[in-house]
Amino acid sequence: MTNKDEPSRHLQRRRLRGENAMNLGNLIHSSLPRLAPARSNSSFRDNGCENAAAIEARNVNFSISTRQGATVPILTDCSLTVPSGQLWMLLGPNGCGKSTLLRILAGLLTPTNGKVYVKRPKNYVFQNPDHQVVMPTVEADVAFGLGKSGFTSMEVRSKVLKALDAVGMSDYMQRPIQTLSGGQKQRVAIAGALAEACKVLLLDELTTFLDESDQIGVIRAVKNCLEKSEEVTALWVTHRLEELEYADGAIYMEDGKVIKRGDPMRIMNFIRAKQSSYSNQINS
Ligand SMILES: Nc1ncnc2c1ncn2[C@@H]1O[C@H](COP(=O)(O)OP(=O)(O)OP(=O)(O)O)[C@@H](O)[C@H]1O
Repeated sequence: MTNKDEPSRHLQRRRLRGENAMNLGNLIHSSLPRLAPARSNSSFRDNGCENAAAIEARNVNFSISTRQGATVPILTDCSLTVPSGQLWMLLGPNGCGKSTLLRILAGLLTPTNGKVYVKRPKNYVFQNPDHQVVMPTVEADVAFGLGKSGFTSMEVRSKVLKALDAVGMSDYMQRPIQTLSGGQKQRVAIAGALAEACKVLLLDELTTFLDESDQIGVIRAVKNCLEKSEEVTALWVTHRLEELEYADGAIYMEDGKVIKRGDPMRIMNFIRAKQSSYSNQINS
């Protein structure tokens, strides 16, 4: 894979966000309203055999070179599989390499070695809602990526409406972008990806800057997209443990490595056990 690896038109207008600080203590759990449950755990297959994989990484390594000429490993032998049509979450403490891995899957970074497969079209949605939307109205923004596609204006409008419907924003078609909340902007960005027939959504900590109602709106939008089209797959980077309730599978990273992957509740319990042992160490 190379850096020329097709960032979609939608992706080209996204700007890279700044890094933010988090640690294991930021892997928080609070209660969220319940949505339709994630697909049952029985449908989960760790090897992705049940559904064809939409995302696959095998022994991915990524290093950077310092000005002094030293090589610093960021990712070590990371492997994962996300079956088609499922929502998986990627968690781990600050700086463990989640965003780097997601950017490699998006084609924004080239792995030092290892293999990556991601079904196309794929789309990367950034953390900061204000980096997602660039056009003056919701309709224009969702239609942005369809500009050179040769569709008639009726076809573009119909695709925009369908995509906005999938994220629960069809009533906002004429709204000026600056009047939207952060979560609504995220949903418009996801609609833009869907309008371009995106098959894989790579979602980088979308709910970090959002309050609880916006947070639930974005999760609901992603779940709805997957329910409406079995062809859409999502990988969601988060540090909010409660969001695991809505996942079909989860991946937990530490220190540049994938430590665990599989059933989301098992991963949640694993992280909670780690947090509790961490607090015990601090309090002892
Ligand atoms: N261009 C770079 N130069 C130097 N170090 C980098 C670069 N990109 C990433 N890193 C380092 O790689 C590690 C992984 O970063 P990454 O942003 O992928 O972690 P993360 O798990 O997404 O963190 P967070 O949860 O805080 O967003 C960090 O230690 C980070 O400082």
